[in-house]
Amino acid sequence: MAEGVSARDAGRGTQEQTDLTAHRVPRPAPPHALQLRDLWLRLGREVILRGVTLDVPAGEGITLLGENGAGKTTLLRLLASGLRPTRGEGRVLGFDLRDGRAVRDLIHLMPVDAGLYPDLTGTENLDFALGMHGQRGDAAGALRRVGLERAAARRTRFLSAGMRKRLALARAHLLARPVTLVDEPFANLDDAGRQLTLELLGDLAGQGVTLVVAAHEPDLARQVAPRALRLAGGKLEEA
Ligand SMILES: Nc1ncnc2c1ncn2[C@@H]1O[C@H](COP(=O)(O)OP(=O)(O)OP(=O)(O)O)[C@@H](O)[C@H]1O
Repeated sequence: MAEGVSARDAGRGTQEQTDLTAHRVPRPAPPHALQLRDLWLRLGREVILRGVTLDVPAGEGITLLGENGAGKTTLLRLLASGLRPTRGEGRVLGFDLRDGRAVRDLIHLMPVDAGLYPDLTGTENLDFALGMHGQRGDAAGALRRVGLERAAARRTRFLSAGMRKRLALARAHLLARPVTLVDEPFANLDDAGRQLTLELLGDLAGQGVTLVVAAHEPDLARQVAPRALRLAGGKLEEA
């Protein structure tokens, strides 16, 4: 990443910069969304990741597979700079994983439990997330899209697990961060909810967002994130 380019500018993509300079310099190669080099992670006594190396070009979709306890959630947290690697290097759109501020500006992690504020309403949760990224967006439209109009003024703690999942998906869709990590997006959803998830994640992929989808439903996840990787024994391999 060029010096002086903020994470937020990187998040908006390189189109504007490229257009301004197209007549003077060759168009730069798109940056890798994720670059991991021999990443190790120990939590307590357990070594969860044992030398993970990975290159993900910007815009590529990754389905992350692995048995219960394999380390998928842990890897997503590490990519979102919620955990520090014990050893090794990692970059998100050129920014070092240890640069938490820059990375958090570029990434959105939708956690398995949806990660919403229970005392905020649906609308307030969406508006808060937008504000954190200095973004504007149509919260009401996003709630309509996921069939949660009635949750707009309801505190999130009173929503069902599936409704919370839909709200979290609406938030991820609205934010459309350049790297979007989703942990078990199909869990707790009915058939219509799973279809909606495919549509919203498909929209993000269509916008050039790099998706990493941790899931136990490879056939569903690969529809929006075609490259499948499997975590086993702390190692990451093409599935
Ligand atoms: N804070 C922590 N401290 C110590 N160990 C942890 C911590 N968080 C997770 N682990 C351990 O890391 C391992 C990987 O857990 P993780 O939640 O990443 O697995 P997962 O692949 O997402 O599993 P699942 O499919 O069940 O969601 C587990 O053995 C878990 O006990």
